[in-house]
Amino acid sequence: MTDSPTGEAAGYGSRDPDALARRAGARADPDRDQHFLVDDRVLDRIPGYLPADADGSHLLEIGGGAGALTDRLLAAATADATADSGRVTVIERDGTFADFLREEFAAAVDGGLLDVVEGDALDVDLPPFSACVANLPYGVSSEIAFRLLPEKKPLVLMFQAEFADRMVASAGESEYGRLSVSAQHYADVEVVERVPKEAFDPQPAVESAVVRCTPRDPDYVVGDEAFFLRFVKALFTQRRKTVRNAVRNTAHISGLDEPEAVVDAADEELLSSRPGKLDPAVFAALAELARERGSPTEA
Ligand SMILES: C[S@@+](CC[C@H](N)C(=O)[O-])C[C@H]1O[C@@H](n2cnc3c(N)ncnc32)[C@H](O)[C@@H]1O
Repeated sequence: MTDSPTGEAAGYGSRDPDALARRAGARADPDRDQHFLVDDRVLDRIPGYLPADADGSHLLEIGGGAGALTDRLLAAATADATADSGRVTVIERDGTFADFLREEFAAAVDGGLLDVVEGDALDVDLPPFSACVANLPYGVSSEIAFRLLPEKKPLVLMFQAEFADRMVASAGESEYGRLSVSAQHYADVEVVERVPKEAFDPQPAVESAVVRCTPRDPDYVVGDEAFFLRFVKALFTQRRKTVRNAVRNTAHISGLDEPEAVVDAADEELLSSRPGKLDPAVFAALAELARERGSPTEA
């Protein structure tokens, strides 16, 4: 593994994560959502999880840390020597690591290959990007994912395994819920690798998983996306109730002024089912009925 002062002479893609952390001169702090990937095999595989036809010309990384994944992304962005060079943008909240990334990858920064944005990924304007690959800070992974998903770009993201399982769950499974319907509204989502705690330093409390999100339009139509997502959120607060009672009991969340009109118009079989059993297309049809009959107020 490369452990040169800057590591840059060896090109990109083979920096030793431990050597990077040593050069950064600061320890990853779990209280700041810092769990650095230290398993080379996992690091090497992650960029390859982008869909085969993804445009990798401008990769976004959220949370660069000491740069082990940034190094692999720079390798991916420069792999095709015949194409115009790709680019990488990293958003990193911690100023110490943002400065270190600029130093460690100074040639890439100078060459216009790498841009390091110091800031909170929840606040900064998202730069233009063609795909995002990141080992997310778990404390805000849901918020970041739902900033990225509406952008409709390919995403390869590391999450806590339990969160990943909820994202990819299907109707009727115990993990199926608001998160599954909302994520699958924007993309095909799949767990492509489970990652043990030992792959990180410091180790997180739980197992992790890499999720690939391949954007696509849903196979149903919703007239008002914000209402659809609000309605899904509302009904899943009563996932074990019948749909009939869930629609009635959650009108204060979904914003329906007339939930009874929705119940009157809906199909009996659907009303006797449970929110956790409805697949996204059925949810969408019910949300459309609710929008037409239930007099929803603006959020
Ligand atoms: C799980 S670590 C990943 C570090 C590195 N990419 C790796 O895989 O080793 C998450 C990184 O996100 C940064 N971070 C935490 N919260 C953030 C936020 N709200 N916005 C941007 N970066 C954040 C942390 O400082 C840390 O460097």
